[in-house]
Amino acid sequence: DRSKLPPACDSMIYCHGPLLNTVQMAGLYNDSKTFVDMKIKMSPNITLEHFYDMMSRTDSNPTKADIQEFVNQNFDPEGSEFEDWRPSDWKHNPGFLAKIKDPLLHKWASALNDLWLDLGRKMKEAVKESPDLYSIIYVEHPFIVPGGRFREFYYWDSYWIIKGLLLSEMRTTAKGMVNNLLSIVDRYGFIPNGGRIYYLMRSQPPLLIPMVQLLMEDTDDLEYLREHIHTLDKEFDYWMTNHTIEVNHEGKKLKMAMYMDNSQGPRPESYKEDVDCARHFDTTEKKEELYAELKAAAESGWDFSSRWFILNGTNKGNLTNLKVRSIIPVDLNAILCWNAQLMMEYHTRLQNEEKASYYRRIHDDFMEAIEELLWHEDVGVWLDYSLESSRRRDYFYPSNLSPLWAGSYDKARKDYFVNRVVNYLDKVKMDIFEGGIPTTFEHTGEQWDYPNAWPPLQYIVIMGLANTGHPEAMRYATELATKWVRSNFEVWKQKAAMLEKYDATILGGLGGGGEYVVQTGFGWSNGVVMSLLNRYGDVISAADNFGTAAESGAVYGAGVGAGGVVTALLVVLASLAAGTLGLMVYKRRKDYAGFCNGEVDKLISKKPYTELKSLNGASNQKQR
Ligand SMILES: OC[C@H]1O[C@H](O[C@H]2O[C@H](CO)[C@@H](O)[C@H](O)[C@H]2O)[C@H](O)[C@@H](O)[C@@H]1O
Repeated sequence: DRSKLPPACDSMIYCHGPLLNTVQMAGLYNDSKTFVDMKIKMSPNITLEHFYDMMSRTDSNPTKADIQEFVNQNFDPEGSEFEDWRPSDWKHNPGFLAKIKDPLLHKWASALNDLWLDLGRKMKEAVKESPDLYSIIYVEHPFIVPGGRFREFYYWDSYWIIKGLLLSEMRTTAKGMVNNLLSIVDRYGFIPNGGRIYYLMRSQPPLLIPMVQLLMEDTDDLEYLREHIHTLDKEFDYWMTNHTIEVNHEGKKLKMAMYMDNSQGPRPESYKEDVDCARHFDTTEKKEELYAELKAAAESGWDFSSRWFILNGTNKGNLTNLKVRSIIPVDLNAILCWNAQLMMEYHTRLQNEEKASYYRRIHDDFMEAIEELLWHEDVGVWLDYSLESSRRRDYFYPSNLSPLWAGSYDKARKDYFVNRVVNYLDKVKMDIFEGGIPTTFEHTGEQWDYPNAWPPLQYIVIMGLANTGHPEAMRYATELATKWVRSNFEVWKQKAAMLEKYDATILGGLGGGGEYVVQTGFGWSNGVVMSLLNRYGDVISAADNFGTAAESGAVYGAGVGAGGVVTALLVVLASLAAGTLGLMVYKRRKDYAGFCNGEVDKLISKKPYTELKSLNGASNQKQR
C-alpha cells in the first residue's frame, strides 16, 4: 500500500500537503519548479498559518489571484539562497587549451572555460542558519550548477562538470564539489537526485566513486582516500541494499540493480504535470503507481523516455505506460560493477584486504550477471531486460554500450566484444546522424527520446569505444566526437550558448520536448566538449580544415555578449525567413495530461529515423 510510504520530504511547504497542492495546481508559473525553489519569508509554521487564513477568507476556494497574492507576500523569488561568488581557482588560460589546434575551437574552448564563472554558486550563511526557510540543501563549498532552471547540484551531472573543472585546473572547486557530496552521504546516507529537499527520496546514476577516481587521477592523494573511504562504502551499500533484486535466469540467481522509488505523491517540482497525468487512472493506488514510475524514471536520469515504456511487450505508449521498476538497465549495472572495481582497488591500496575481497566478489558477480543476462551475441551488444516478460528489450540506446565505458566486460575477450559492438553500430546506421548519437529511435516528444542527443550519452559511447584501443572502435569514436563538437559549435555560433541537449539529426540542431523548455548553461555540455577537445583537439577542426569555419561575433563572447546577441538574432530571423528554425524549435506542451493519453506534439517532427535509415548511411557523412 503506497499511501503508507513517506512523502518526498517532511516539509509541508515544499514536499506535500494542502499549501503545495493549492499553489502548484494553480499553475502560477510556466515551470512548476519555480515555486518549490522559492524562499519563505517567515517560518514554515507562520507561512502555513497565513495559508490557512487565506483559505478561510476565501471559503477554501481561492482564485488564482488570491493564491498569487499569498505567494507574493510570503515567498522570496527563486535563487535567493545564493551570494555572488567568483571561484578563486579560476584561471584564464588552462593548459588543455594548448592541445586544441583549430584556432576557432581554441577560442570557443576558452569561452567555455569562462562559463564556469557564470555557473558557480555559493550559498549564503543564512541558509546554514535557517535551513527551514529554503528548499536548497545546505552545503559548505561553492559548486557549479547545470544552469537555467537547474539552480542546484545534480548528482550525475556533477561527474562531467568535475571532468571539465579539472581540465580548467579548478582543483579547489572540483574537490569542494566532491566534498559536498561526501558530506551529504554522511548526513543522509546517500546522494539525492539534486541538492533540494524535494529530491530526498531518490538518487541518480551513482557516479560519486568515479568522481573520487577523477580526483585521484589528478592528484593521487592517498590520505584523502583514507579519510573518505568509509563514506564511499556507505554510498555503495545504499545502492546494494536499496536498489538490487535477484533475477532467476537459466537456473542461476543473479543479483541485478534497478531504479526504484519508495515515497508517495507526485514530484513536488513537477507537481501539476504529475497530478494531471495521473487523472488517467481512477484509483489512488494506480495514481501512486504512476507517481512511483515517474520518480523512478527521474532517478535513472532519463526522465522521460520510451526506454521505460512497456505496452504489450513493446516500447510503444506514453507516460501512463512507464515501467521503470520492471526493467533491468544496462547502464546502472555497468556503473555499479565499475564502482565495485574502484572500491576493490581503493581498499587494496589502503591495505584493507578483507574489504578488497568483499568488493572483488561483488565486482565478479556483476561481471557474470551482466554477461549472462544483458549481453547478446546475436545482437552484438548489451540490452536492458524486462522482468515482465523475462525477455531482453532489443532497442537502440547509447546506454547499451555503457559496459565498454565502465569496463564491465571481460577484457581477456576484448576483441570478441568490441568487434560485435562495432558491427552493431554499423547495423543501426549510426553514421546517418549529422549531429550526434540519438537517445532512442522512438519519436515520442519526450526529452530522452529521438531525436534528442544528450552530452553524457555521447561521452559514454565515445570514451567507451576510444578506450578499447581497438582501431575500428577508435575510428568510430573520432567520427562521433567530431560530429558532436561541430554540432555544439554550430549552436554556439548561432546562440552564444551551450544547451543541455541537442538534436542528433541536424548539425547545429537544438534539443527539445519533455516538460520544460531546453535549458542553457550548461554544466555537463561544457564538461563533455572540453573533454573531447582535450582528447581530440589535435585532429578535430570546426570545419573540414583547421580555422575555416564561418566566424560570427558570438563565437568570441564569453556567454552572451552584445555582439553575440545581435548575431544570434540575425541568424534567428534569417532562419525563420528561410523556414528552417521552425523545424528546429520545440514548443512546450500546454496540455500535459493530453500527452499522457498518447497525444504526441505534432511540432516535433523533423527527420524521422524511418526516413533517415533508408538513406543507407550515405547522408552527409563520409562513408565508413
Ligand atoms: O524537473 C524535471 C526533472 O528535471 C531534472 O532532470 C533533468 O535535468 C537534470 C539536470 O541536468 C538531469 O540530471 C536529468 O538527467 C534530466 O532529465 C531532474 O533530475 C529530475 O529529477 C526532475 O524531475
